[in-house]
Amino acid sequence: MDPGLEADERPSRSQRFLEFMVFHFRWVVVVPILLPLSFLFNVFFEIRNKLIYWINSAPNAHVRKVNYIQEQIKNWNADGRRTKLVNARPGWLTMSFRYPLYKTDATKIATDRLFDILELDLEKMTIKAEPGVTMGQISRYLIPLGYTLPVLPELDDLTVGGLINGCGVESGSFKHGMFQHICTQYEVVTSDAELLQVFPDPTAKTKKSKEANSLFWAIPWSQGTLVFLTAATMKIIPCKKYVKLQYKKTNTLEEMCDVLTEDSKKNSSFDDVDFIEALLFTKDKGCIMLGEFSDGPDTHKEVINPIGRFYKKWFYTHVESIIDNKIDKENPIAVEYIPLRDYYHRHSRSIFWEIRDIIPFGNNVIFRYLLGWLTPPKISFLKATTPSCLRSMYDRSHVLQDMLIPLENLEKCVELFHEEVEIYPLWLCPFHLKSQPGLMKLRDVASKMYVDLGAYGVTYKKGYHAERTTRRLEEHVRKVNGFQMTYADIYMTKEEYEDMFDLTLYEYKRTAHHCNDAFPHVYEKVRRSARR
Ligand SMILES: Cc1cc2nc3c(=O)[nH]c(=O)nc-3n(C[C@H](O)[C@H](O)[C@H](O)COP(=O)(O)OP(=O)(O)OC[C@H]3O[C@@H](n4cnc5c(N)ncnc54)[C@H](O)[C@@H]3O)c2cc1C
Ligand SMILES: NC(=O)C1=CN([C@@H]2O[C@H](COP(=O)(O)OP(=O)(O)OC[C@H]3O[C@@H](n4cnc5c(N)ncnc54)[C@H](OP(=O)(O)O)[C@@H]3O)[C@@H](O)[C@H]2O)C=CC1
Ligand SMILES: CC(C)=CCC[C@@H](C)[C@H]1CC[C@@]2(C)C3=C(CC[C@]12C)[C@@]1(C)CC[C@H](O)C(C)(C)[C@@H]1CC3
Repeated sequence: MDPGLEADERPSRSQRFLEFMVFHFRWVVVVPILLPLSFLFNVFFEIRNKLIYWINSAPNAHVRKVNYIQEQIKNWNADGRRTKLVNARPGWLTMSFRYPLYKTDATKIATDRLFDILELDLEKMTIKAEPGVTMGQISRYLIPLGYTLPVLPELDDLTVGGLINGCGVESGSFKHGMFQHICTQYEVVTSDAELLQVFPDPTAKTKKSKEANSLFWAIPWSQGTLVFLTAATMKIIPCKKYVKLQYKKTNTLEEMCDVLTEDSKKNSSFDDVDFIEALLFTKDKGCIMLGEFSDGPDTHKEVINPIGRFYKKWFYTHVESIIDNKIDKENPIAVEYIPLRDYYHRHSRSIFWEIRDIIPFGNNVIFRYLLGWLTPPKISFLKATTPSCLRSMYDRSHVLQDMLIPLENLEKCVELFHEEVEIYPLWLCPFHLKSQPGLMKLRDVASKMYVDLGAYGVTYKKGYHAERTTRRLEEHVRKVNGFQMTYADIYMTKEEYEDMFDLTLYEYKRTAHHCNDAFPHVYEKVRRSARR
């Protein structure tokens, strides 16, 4: 690892003053410029998608776009495979804080032109989409038809390709697993320019027949270092118009861990709960939310709350006000009916809780009624306009980490996060992990309930140091057989990374599909020093 990625010296007074001003007055650029631009971009893209859908041009265009990708790779082969291959998607568009450095001298393959939904198959109950299709696009297309993805991560701009080659979880994951687990087939192009369809074959018995499709298991988490994904087929399930959401308050960390464990395990095999997530507002004060698909309220007393409307409060502040004001000993559970799409994208408008630093008055009722309809700003536009002084401030004091750990270790891990970074709210999202071949293979059991512990925000903790603190967190996560999400800063050494992820199948497939001289190694893409 490169030493001194995050320098130890304190910034000068003038630098701190500049950072303070830019941090507190970022809204001066965001509100009058980025909000209208984001709004216009969204309207334009929505109209474009509707047109493509009406004229049904996506499947034909797909063939042309994949041919072009194969053509690019053939040329690169003919040229002697002299550079490494990466996706052309520019760094400012991706859902992470960092810009990739490994793309600078690499050959960029045009997977970024693939952003259309290709096919809905109601017999097989699947949807086929290009890798650049976003979660916002899928929910807008599927929900009005009465279907949804079993796992539909919250932020509108997350892409199918990123969630497969990286990873994805959300509140349906306690039942359906991660995003990779809802995929049934990948269409990929190899470094030899071959177009392959890869899928698991439950009937495969012989080594040869298993071998034919074992690439399927190696792709998730591989960060585009085995093949280029050109389409993915995902399972869909029927859905209803609303989510009946129950809010339960927890008063101690122990209670949170016990109830979350009980709820996740009890409900993972039953149909009456479809979503589980929890938020911790302090180490002890938390809220567990259990959701269920619903046709609407059963009684007049129950309320519909369209939390996605522009004038509504940011979701996490709404949750806190519910547990503070509506829950007591007599009413231990509060219930609301939320329109399904509003529920899925509940954290989009407030970018989880990151927006509070960017538009500090964004949750004020006057702002919401006047300009709320323009929010949220597009994350990619924010990223492209983040000045360097703000980036160095984020480097020193802003934590963006998701640690995936066995649910039984949650209490210890929250305590460690409290000691090391003390950022609230903390996001807790249980997910069911089946041991399958590949990078995320479990060592000790066939399946286990895990939980994603997400910390996003500024830390004021004395002694916080991005590299040293993260390394301590990473060490703990490795010890409990956990995984670190790869969009975040990873400070592990290669040996430590190999200890966390099972690279056996991955390395085998790299050799079998001639990847070693074609793609960077996955570690070369995820380590902190590979990103700016
Ligand atoms: C020197 C060396 C040689 C290797 N040779 C091979 C080899 O010849 N073939 C090979 O596949 N791996 C090979 N590997 C990879 C390695 O053996 C396994 O991928 C790794 O041990 C994972 O095993 P597993 O128990 O997770 O998979 P297992 O469940 O034992 O499965 C073995 C293989 O079949 C695939 N598989 C499992 N279930 C299905 C299914 N339903 N449909 C389709 N495929 C499925 C897996 O991806 C895996 O590749 C080799 C590794 C090394 C280091
Ligand atoms: N709820 C959740 O689960 C959330 C998840 N995230 C994280 O955000 C990331 C997704 O962001 P997004 O902007 O969509 O994706 P990115 O552009 O960040 O891509 C993520 C990785 O996937 C690779 N990749 C993307 N498309 C393809 C493709 N067609 N073929 C091969 N490889 C590909 C990229 O390769 P390359 O480096 O060459 O571009 C990159 O390494 C994931 O890593 C996810 O874990 C973030 C927020 C929430
Ligand atoms: C598993 C789950 C739910 C992960 C959620 C991760 C999000 C909270 C992350 C992903 C991308 C992310 C790091 C980002 C940012 C905040 C946290 C985000 C949204 C922001 C918007 C913070 C402000 C920054 O100036 C900048 C605009 C660069 C980034 C962009 C990416």
